[in-house]
Amino acid sequence: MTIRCVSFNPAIDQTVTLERLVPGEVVRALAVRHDAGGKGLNVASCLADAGQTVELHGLLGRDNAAIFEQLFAAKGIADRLQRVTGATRTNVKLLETGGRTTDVNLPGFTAAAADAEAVFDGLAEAGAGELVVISGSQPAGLAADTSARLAAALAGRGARVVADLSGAALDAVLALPPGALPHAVKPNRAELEAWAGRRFDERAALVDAARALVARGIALVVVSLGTDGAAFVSAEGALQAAPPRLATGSTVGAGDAMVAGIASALADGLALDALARRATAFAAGKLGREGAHLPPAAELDALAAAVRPQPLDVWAAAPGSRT
Ligand SMILES: O=P(O)(O)OC[C@H]1O[C@](O)(CO)[C@@H](O)[C@@H]1O
Repeated sequence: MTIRCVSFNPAIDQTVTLERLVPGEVVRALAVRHDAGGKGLNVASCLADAGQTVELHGLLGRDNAAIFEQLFAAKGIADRLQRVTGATRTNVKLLETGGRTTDVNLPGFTAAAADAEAVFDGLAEAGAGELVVISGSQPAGLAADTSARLAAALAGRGARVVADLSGAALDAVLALPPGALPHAVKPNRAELEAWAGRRFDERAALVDAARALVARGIALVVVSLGTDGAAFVSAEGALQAAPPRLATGSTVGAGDAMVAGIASALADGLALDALARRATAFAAGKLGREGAHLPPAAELDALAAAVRPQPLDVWAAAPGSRT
């Protein structure tokens, strides 16, 4: 099966490594690197590493497309991105040697409604049962509900949408009527709190919010929890799983790797426990790697075998209620 990924707002991730970030002072960087990035692109990149046939849809600025095109050629990702006038944004990741990352995401090209329509048209062939992953922010110029409208159109044709959105785009997709909702969503805790309009001071509150979304008609709700891994909730059950070991280095793109693991597991029809293992293994496999790349299959399989999912209610009842 071909998995289609959508990235309305890709990015060149400029990772600047420095000893310590001191606001207001001159800081000399130790290293700098540039990676083609952005959420939908990172998902496609990880899926390609895992051997999946993948197409990338969305938008790309004409002025600095080369770094992206090199990645697509190297990984065999089918490039279905609409070219738009201007440059794709650069997102600065300030990575301190202690492991902390500060993200400064810059604006890039401005898109027109017609650009989004061209993306919709490019996805017209995605039909019943097919998987489409819609991730990341939208560029200036697009209506806040663009991703939600695309998700609804795809769901209307029976495609399974996996949505990793935040802010107004997440609000719009979660406000869709039951038949138009995505098959799966993967907010992180802060994104789910922003949508709910309150902090989840107790783990149980987060679990209730995830279960409520499943009750509304989303088949799979995954809430990423940083070092606590993620909560996986579906009609089949509710689990929490964390990486077997935590690597140091940039965490940028670990959530995207998890989304790739979810999509890959859905493509293979895995049950919830195996899906949680694979998604967690993909995220753990990406950690410690520069850019959105996964280790070889044998390492991913070993990581998945070492993941120990536990009932979500056990995690929710454990002390240290806020992760
Ligand atoms: O689309 P957003 O939400 O601005 O996020 C983009 C950033 O997120 C990442 O995809 C990591 O999740 C980076 O590669 C990119 O810079």
